[in-house]
Amino acid sequence: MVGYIYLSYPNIRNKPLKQLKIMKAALSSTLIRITGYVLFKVFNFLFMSVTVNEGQLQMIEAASKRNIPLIFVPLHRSHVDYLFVTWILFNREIPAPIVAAGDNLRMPVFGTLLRGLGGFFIKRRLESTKMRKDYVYRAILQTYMSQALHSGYNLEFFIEGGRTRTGKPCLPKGGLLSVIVDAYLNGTLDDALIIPIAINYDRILDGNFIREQLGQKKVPESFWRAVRAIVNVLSTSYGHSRIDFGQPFSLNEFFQSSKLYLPNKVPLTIGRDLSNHSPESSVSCQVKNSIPNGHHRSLSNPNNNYNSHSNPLSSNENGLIHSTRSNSSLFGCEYSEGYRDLVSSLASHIVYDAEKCQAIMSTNAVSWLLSYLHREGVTLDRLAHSVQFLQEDLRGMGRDTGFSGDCLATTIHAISMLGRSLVHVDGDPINDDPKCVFIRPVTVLPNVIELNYYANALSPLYAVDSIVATSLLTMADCDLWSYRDVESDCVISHAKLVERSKRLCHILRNEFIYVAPCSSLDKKINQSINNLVASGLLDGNERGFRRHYDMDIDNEMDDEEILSSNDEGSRYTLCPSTTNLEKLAMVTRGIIPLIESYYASVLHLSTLIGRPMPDQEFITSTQKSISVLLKKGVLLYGESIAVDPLRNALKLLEADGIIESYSQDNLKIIFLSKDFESEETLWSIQEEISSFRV
Ligand SMILES: CCCCCCCCCCCCCCCC(=O)SCCNC(=O)CCNC(=O)[C@H](O)C(C)(C)COP(=O)(O)OP(=O)(O)OC[C@H]1O[C@@H](n2cnc3c(N)ncnc32)[C@H](O)[C@@H]1OP(=O)(O)O
Repeated sequence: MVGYIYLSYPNIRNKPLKQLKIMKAALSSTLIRITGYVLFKVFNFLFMSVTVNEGQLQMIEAASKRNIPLIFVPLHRSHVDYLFVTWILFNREIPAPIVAAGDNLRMPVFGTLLRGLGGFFIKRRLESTKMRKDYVYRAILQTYMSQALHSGYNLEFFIEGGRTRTGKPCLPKGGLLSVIVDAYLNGTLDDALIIPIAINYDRILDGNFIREQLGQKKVPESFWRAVRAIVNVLSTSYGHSRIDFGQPFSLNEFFQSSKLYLPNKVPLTIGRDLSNHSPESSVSCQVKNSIPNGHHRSLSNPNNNYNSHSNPLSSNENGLIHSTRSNSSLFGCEYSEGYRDLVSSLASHIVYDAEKCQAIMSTNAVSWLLSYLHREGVTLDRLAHSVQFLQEDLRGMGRDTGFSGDCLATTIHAISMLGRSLVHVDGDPINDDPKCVFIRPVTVLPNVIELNYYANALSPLYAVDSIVATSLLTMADCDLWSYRDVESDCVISHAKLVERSKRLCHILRNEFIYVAPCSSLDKKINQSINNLVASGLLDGNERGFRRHYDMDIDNEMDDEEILSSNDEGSRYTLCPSTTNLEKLAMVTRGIIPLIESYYASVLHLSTLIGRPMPDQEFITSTQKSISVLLKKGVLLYGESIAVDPLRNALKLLEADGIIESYSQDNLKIIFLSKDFESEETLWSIQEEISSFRV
């Protein structure tokens, strides 16, 4: 297959060719085979076990026989992720995918190696340097990917756009996915099977992200840094790891079954007058397929004709792809309004599904328990007991764990994996009586950020429960602990609890994907309330409240049933017992660090009055003020200083119109919107976030 590009401006013809050359993969089966052998030895040395569910593998094998390209979309924790995926697939003789790699990985030696193993390199930001869209690059990327899929290659990409720095999934990016949706909608791609993947580790090999979370500059990847990291890695044990493949779903089925609005594209004008455009954007680009040889499967389909009216890519009689693009959204194509929402929904769906199939490792469980249930420390036997309790709770939620068997042994293993920098141990866990060994989490900065990373694997599971519990606790005008094991006189209105929970869901919407896009958040909130009823914490009501203890959110109840079970007038009395209070406290504490970050951000907004500043400067100064507030005891959780939630808080404030922004010298300058440029108006925002502080 040849790669040549036709451009209307001959003097810039070479640039796209060069970009294509830089981008493309050069998949080599021999190289994969050799690397596979080396990796087998290395993984054997590094991990106590790498577990993949046989049933899931058979499912992927069956999927690969359907003659539809597979699109693997893993959540991204570590650089080992893509090694695992290709390694596993190759071992089962499933064609290795080409993998989208950020161009920061295009380093000497490694870059070439990755390319041979299927990596194709993409820019991590699509804007050109002058904050302008680079249409040529977008066209090349789109053509390359669509043609790869059209030719039957499997594809893999990391939809979060990078490794999670917090331990919980990042909100997805829509760029590469939009290329796929685009190819599907315009007929280039008949169908594809999307396979969400979650890979989890007792301990990640890539070190920790403390520097970045403290706002210190990211050290760029380099050959020598990578070599040092490898040596470091080879001298450590990383315990167990788990690879979980989610249920594949076809694009066809997604579009047909989803209640989402399927947009109609605005037909593109082929050969339109481009004279008003800059040379960069006025490119008609012919790219012959430059997909590497090998692993090729033909996907011929009689109906799969390029249509020059509705298709941004049209083929001429030589089989060349002809693309003429307007300068609007989605890599230059114009779409009706719902298009972005559609892609975003699909993206959320993938991340949601991947997170749901992620196995919880022992280190996740122990760090979660130490962070939110036993922060002051606990004996080893009680901690092991809590691990068992948590494991049962997870099973009840249909979640798998990367550990089983004796909880004491599991707990000791997790403690040793987390290491002394995260967990302080008084005594000898192996030889001493577990009742006499005292375990305490290290909650000082910066270590607590790393502990939080491991704990955060559980945050999405409990997100809605945490939000409902927080809303409930902050509505109760009594101290629940003082009412332990007696019925309190505190009455909570169902409608107000739902409303308040929804508000907090809105505030934290950049942190979690609460439900699959086709499900209802109201239902999930109601389910969480019903769980509180089931636990005995909420009791009865004054108007026809029906209990539904085992309500399954997706299947068993429809909206009407939920409304009838929890009608507007339902009210609950709080009946706190030691057990339900402990669980309530644990899930509530799971989001306190986030609420503290958001609270600190809104407190700091007053520094913007009459003084716009770069967002980065705002975040750094917020971090400084957080460390002061932590010292004063106003904030309690050191992990609230992490950069990610502070960035998300700014996103929320901008989306809600409280701050605005503009670009200047490649910096994003933020400033307060007119309506909020005073202490009084800011006070109301601070009040609201503060009202969720337990
Ligand atoms: C046996 C041996 C085994 C060995 C085996 C080894 C395997 C060896 C392989 C190596 C493999 C390494 C793998 C490393 C792992 C990484 O390097 S991860 C990092 C690289 N990967 C990614 O980032 C993938 C996910 N990212 C994306 O999809 C991002 O969108 C992009 C494409 C990078 C662009 O990001 P961005 O510039 O920040 O912009 P973004 O806001 O996303 O939007 C860009 C455009 O996308 C479109 N778009 C975005 N959202 C939407 C939407 N919702 N709807 C419609 N259009 C949308 C729009 O056109 C948008 O442009 P505008 O109209 O807004 O101007």
